[in-house]
Amino acid sequence: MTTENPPTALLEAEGLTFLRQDEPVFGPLDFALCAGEVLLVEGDNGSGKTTLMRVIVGLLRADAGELRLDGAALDRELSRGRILFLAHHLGLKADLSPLENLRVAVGLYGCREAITPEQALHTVGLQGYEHEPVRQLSAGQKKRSALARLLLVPADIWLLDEPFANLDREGIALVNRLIERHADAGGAVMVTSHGAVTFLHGEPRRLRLSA
Ligand SMILES: Nc1ncnc2c1ncn2[C@@H]1O[C@H](COP(=O)(O)OP(=O)(O)OP(=O)(O)O)[C@@H](O)[C@H]1O
Repeated sequence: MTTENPPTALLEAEGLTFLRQDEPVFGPLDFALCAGEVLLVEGDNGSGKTTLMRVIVGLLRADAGELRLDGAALDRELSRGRILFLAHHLGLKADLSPLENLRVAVGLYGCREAITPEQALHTVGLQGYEHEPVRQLSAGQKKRSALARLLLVPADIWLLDEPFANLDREGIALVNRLIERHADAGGAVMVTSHGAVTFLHGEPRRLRLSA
């Protein structure tokens, strides 16, 4: 008889609840995110998708419940180098170029092997814009500049808040490729989107938040 081990959850939530003025924004929520998985977080405007990601990365504190990383209680120290959050606000310094922004990110969070900031910018289609101040880039180019961090900074769990916003068709395809490659390499992705998400390997799992 062969026994298959169940997939190990990288990230788990149990009874996770967040309140504002004593009213639940979300929860209690239970979910698990395993290596190789993509979890699509769905819900109407204001249903708490961004709030959930901010709680996971420790920018907000949950009112109840638990978050675990590899089975241990999650804190900011533990999430360092493991969880990468691409927020709706991209966290780019407007006066710096895409290349300078990436160098700052690498200085803070480290760099994957066998890739340079220049190569990452090329992959996201920003060749020729490496040295432009970010403030002079279009909205889609800014988004691409932030996406380049995914290629460079080491992390096995990606939290992507509206990664398709402002991107053209080719940019949307690029994000889908990055997500798929990351999952195929054993990473895990939690993604919010109001738009179409198309993965070559079928439907992602879904977590629905209700407003
Ligand atoms: N800084 C804040 N102060 C007070 N309330 C907030 C704050 N940020 C968000 N909220 C409220 O929390 C709720 C959840 O917001 P959140 O941004 O998580 O929703 P969302 O699902 O990401 O929405 P969208 O689809 O519009 O991006 C909303 O009712 C929102 O008004």
